[in-house]
Amino acid sequence: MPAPDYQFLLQRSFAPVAGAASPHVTLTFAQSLDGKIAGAHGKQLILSGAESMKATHILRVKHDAIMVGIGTVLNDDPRLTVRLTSDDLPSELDPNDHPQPVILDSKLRFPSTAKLTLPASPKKPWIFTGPDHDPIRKQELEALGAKVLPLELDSNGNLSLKHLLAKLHEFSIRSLMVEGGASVITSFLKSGLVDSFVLTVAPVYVGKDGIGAVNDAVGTPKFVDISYHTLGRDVMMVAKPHRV
Ligand SMILES: NC(=O)C1=CN([C@@H]2O[C@H](COP(=O)(O)OP(=O)(O)OC[C@H]3O[C@@H](n4cnc5c(N)ncnc54)[C@H](O)[C@@H]3O)[C@@H](O)[C@H]2O)C=CC1
Ligand SMILES: Nc1nc(O)c(N)c(N[C@@H]2O[C@H](COP(=O)(O)O)[C@@H](O)[C@H]2O)n1
Repeated sequence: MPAPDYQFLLQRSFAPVAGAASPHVTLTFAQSLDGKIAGAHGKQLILSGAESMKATHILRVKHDAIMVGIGTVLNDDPRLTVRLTSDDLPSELDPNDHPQPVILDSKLRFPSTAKLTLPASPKKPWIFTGPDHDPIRKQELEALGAKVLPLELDSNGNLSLKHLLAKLHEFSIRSLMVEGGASVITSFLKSGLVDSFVLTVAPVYVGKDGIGAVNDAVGTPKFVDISYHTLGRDVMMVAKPHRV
């Protein structure tokens, strides 16, 4: 099998349009052939093969920030770092340039033992939370190096993605990679705030008890500028949601 060519990602721009007051948003995740992103009861699955996982890490190095929901932190305890070497990247990209981790955590359920707040974590997380969070918990998490940032709620009682993006822009974040999980993927697909969509499809079936990528009707998203890339045994779809 020929070695994959990653130019389709390395050369892609994830910069916002000129004058935008919000970062470029890339929604990306890995799913099975039956549309699942995790196993029964949310069991973390390594769906991506080595080649598409490398593509995910190229995306991480090309974005200023990386975001997951608190469900993913509690379930997967992710590091959200770049694990590449300089041999994997052109000279203008630095494998030590880790994205800023951002967490959506309405009720401050973020655990003190999370890898993201360990000394080995290169950047401590920014945790966005709701207006009625526990101020003592906020102090505890800030003592671990996290930044805790209150945010308004939307009409569904979730953290407002529009305000989140405006806040991140204020903090000089110009590109945001959203990795999941299911609730966050669904919210972003419904929001119309996604600029780039990057989906890894792995040739496996998880079965009916797995967690679907999308957990609520999102209408029929339409995509434009679609391309497909074979990465080992996986296929990566790169597209832009069509904005009407
Ligand atoms: N295969 C893949 O690429 C990935 C798989 N996963 C899987 O996803 C699962 C976790 O998914 P979920 O439980 O759905 O948790 P999640 O990671 O989507 O977090 C959801 C939580 O985020 C908070 N939140 C605040 N504002 C929100 C908003 N506007 N929209 C949505 N959520 C908001 C809420 O407290 C909500 O309960 C795990 O099983 C994990 O393994 C997670 C990331 C990537
Ligand atoms: N691209 C991709 N492929 C998979 O098969 C996955 N399970 C994920 N999961 C995401 O990566 C996070 C783990 O990141 P670290 O390796 O700990 O840095 C996990 O929480 C999901 O967001 N992604």
